[in-house]
Amino acid sequence: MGSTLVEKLWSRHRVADLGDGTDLLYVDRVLLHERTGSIALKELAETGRAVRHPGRAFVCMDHIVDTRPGRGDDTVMPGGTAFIRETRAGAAAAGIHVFDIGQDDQGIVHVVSPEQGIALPGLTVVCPDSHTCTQGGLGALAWGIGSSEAAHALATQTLVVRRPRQMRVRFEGALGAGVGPKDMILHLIATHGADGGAGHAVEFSGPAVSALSIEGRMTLCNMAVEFAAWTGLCAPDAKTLAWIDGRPRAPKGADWAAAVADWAELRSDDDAVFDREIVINCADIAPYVTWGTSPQHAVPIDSRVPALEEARDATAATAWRRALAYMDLTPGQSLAGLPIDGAFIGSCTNSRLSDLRAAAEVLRGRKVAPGVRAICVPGSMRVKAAAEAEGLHTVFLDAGFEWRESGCSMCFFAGGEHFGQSQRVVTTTNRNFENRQGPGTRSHLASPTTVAASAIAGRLADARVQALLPPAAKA
Ligand SMILES: CC(C)[C@H](C(=O)O)[C@@H](O)C(=O)O
Ligand code: SF4
Repeated sequence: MGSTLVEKLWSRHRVADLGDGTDLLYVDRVLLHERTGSIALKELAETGRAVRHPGRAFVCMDHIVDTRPGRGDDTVMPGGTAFIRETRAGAAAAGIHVFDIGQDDQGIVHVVSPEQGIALPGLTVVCPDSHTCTQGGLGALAWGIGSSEAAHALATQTLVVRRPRQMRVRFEGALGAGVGPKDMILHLIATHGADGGAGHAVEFSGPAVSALSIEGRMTLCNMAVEFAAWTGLCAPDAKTLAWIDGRPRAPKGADWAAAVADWAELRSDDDAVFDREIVINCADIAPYVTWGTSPQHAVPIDSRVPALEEARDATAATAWRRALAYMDLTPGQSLAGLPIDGAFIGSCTNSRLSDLRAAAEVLRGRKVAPGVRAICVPGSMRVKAAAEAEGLHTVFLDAGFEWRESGCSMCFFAGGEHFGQSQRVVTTTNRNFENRQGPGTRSHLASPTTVAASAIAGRLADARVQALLPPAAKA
């Protein structure tokens, strides 16, 4: 019997079988950020343990940093500056590299790690952050951990991990115009539930995944955790190699040749057995938008808020009722056309260059509707520079978007900036829980294309229709 990709990566990293369904795994990379990584560094210092391999650990300043132009260490979050300075000092004491505020390489950890060549196919990558699974888009085995586990991983370069069940999600066929990886993952979660992947490592595969860019695969894997999966990943292929080649910390010369030969092994065998398989026909995927307060509360943008009778049971109906009250929506209401107050493009889900390009394609020559506050936060300063090199910032600024420095920003409310009480926001982020983007803020998750089209319309909008309108009509 063959092995799945995850089983192969697992056995490459297994140090010991602990006999109770858990294994001790070798950890190749430990990533930290100032919000939870700071706690790990502090714990380590307090217990007098050293970092085993400082060169295999990296810190990114991303979660609570200010993203407004001209920023320094000061943050909008009360007490945030102290957090940043303590993290910096802790990392320096431990000899760990920091991608810091003011540097060309700063950004969101899950964007920075792949673009630096830190996460690579076949490596185990951990970070005290639930969206570490994003990096599975490269074919790494990457998962989120807690701060204490991060301290343990820093001290020992190992972690105890429960063996996950194996799931494969195959996307058959091809995506239609205006439909992208964000719609694929929202479709999966809406169809199979926000708990659909619980206990599983999910391999995304099939022709539509092969056809995605590496950045698109990262979007797909980013929300594996919103599907309750332990992680998500895609087998590396020629596109992956091309994307990694030449990155600052990627292998070079003979090491590169050896890595490429090794990575060719990183695929599920044809006779591998998965505990569960889901097959999705891409012809069934439309641009998605959420109506409620869970990523599973998602529907095609040209449909309506579901009726309570459609809930799978009484508990779900109660959750729907509460979600609708929070979102100020009623069953049967159309989603397209719903007036919005804000539009946000950013986060580790959708803030890479391809995301900004997709949004700019819709925004070019058009203006954000009056009364809509629109913000774009590139995922890293490198993404920002690359976007500026091709003039995308002008497209965003001319349209009326704010063009920010990199960070998590308004993806989640950490006591800093937010859109405001009861504001309705269409957002490329991954979580729409109550108060996620600020007290009372109503978040509608969608793709960069849908967010851009909606910002122009001033309402939730279907880019497939919007893109057909002449620019002049939208100014
Ligand atoms: C603050 C951090 C621990 C958190 C996470 O784990 O995901 C954040 O990044 C988020 O997206 O909610
Ligand atoms: S961008 Fe948002 S989802 Fe991603 S790590 Fe930051 S806070 Fe979490």
